[in-house]
Amino acid sequence: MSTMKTALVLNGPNLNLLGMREPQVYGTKTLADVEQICAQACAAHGLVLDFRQSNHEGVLVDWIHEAGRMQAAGTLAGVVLNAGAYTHTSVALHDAIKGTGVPAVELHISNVHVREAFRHHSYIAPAARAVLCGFGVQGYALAIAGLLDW
Ligand SMILES: O=C1C[C@@](O)(C(=O)O)C[C@@H](O)[C@@H]1O
Repeated sequence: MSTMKTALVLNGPNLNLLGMREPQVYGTKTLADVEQICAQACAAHGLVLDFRQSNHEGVLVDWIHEAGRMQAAGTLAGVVLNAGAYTHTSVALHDAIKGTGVPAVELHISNVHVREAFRHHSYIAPAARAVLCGFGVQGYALAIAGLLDW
């Protein structure tokens, strides 16, 4: 019997505010709603969901290291990472993805390329296997579906 693999969905700073935070940009769905969307996508694709959020960069680094151990154990389908603002600042997250070799999707709810110039650069993208942005919270389901072929 083959073990079901895990989709590790990591959310960074301020994503706990989803629903009330700039709804014209991010919509009115809450992070709990996003977790539901992810749970449905994982159930449909035979994956186990591990869904987390932290406002702390080092915690996100630790979780990517944990993903590396899951990968070594053969239990990781992939990481879906919405690093929030750390996308645009964090060499540490870049290094964590590179250092562990985990397959990761960089995900954004909004289309960061039509927004402020400081959101156009990503430290995550060169370390990620795929990048997805602008599909709203449904992007999480698309990203999870994308893990299947990895
Ligand atoms: O916190 C966020 C959310 C975001 O990652 C998104 O999902 O669209 C885009 C980032 O620029 C921003 O800092």
